[in-house]
Amino acid sequence: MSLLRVAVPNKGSLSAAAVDLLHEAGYRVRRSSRELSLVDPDNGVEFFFQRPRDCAVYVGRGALDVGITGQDLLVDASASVREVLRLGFARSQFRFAAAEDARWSDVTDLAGLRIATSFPVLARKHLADNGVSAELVTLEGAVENAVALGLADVIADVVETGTSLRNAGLLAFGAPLMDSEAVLVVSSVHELPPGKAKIAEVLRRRLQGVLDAHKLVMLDYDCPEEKVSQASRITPGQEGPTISGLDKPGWVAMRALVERADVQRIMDELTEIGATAILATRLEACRI
Ligand SMILES: Nc1ncnc2c1ncn2[C@@H]1O[C@H](COP(=O)(O)OP(=O)(O)OP(=O)(O)O)[C@@H](O)[C@H]1O
Ligand SMILES: O=P(O)(O)OC[C@H]1O[C@H](OP(=O)(O)OP(=O)(O)O)[C@H](O)[C@@H]1O
Ligand SMILES: [Mg+2]
Repeated sequence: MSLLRVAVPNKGSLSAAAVDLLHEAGYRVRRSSRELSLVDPDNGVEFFFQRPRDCAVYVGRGALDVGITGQDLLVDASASVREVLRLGFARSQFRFAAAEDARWSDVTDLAGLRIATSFPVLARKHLADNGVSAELVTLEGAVENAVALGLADVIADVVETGTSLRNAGLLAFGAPLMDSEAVLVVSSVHELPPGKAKIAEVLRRRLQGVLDAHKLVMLDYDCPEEKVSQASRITPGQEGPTISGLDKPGWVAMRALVERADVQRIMDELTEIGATAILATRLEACRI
């Protein structure tokens, strides 16, 4: 059966998180950054390591079957893909920004101005949607310098913390052009044959399982029998907590999955109703 061909970012903000996620999901990882492709026959896949922007191009044109890249890069590549999973990293917004004392506050103020960006298609589309005609200056990166250097009046760029903008004396304005995060996408140029579609679904499910495992912890605790219904309300788990016997009259052992973000509050509440030996354990992976 033919291998599923997967685009993986080889550099930049997306790369390390994408590779870690695939590794945690049980896929082979490359030993050196000079390896540009890697066959993982046990899992039916072949990975191709491409620049994040190029992942969108390869999958968007059907040369690779599935890939990991950013939503903003997909829009900029006008990629024909179907998003199958949001991956929760490389979260950013795409925004206009200008000098702190600039008078522009909305996309409709930008007619006739020079806008520097490394996402020209995304920027052009947003301007066109708003009926604005402006001059785009396309750059590879470090776009924030373009205003101080007199190359452009405004930039349109990726913003995460805003540190790069502040350091360059710029201020974002107007509504974000888009929110973006890393995603797993399947090419919609050709329909995948059934064998590859199955391997792609296993990949999606495994990545989902790792993401779910990151969000959850397993809580084990001992609970007085008369407090079981209160404890079940605090830790309802997926289908109700597991309750098992303890070699201590009047007590049971309880076990349930809880959200990692809530685990400290939940442990406090369990302690208050008299639970003891409360243990929180991280999950490696799961299917929920
Ligand atoms: N500082 C950041 N924080 C979060 N996400 C980011 C950040 N910078 C870039 N991204 C996201 O990472 C993806 C790749 O961005 P970009 O095209 O800038 O590549 P890169 O990782 O900077 O590599 P390079 O610019 O060297 O090609 C995009 O989806 C973008 O939204
Ligand atoms: O809001 P911040 O937290 O500062 O993050 C946003 C910055 O990060 C990215 O730059 P990157 O480091 O990828 O360099 P590049 O501009 O050369 O792509 C992006 O292009 C912004 O410049
Ligand atoms: Mg970058």
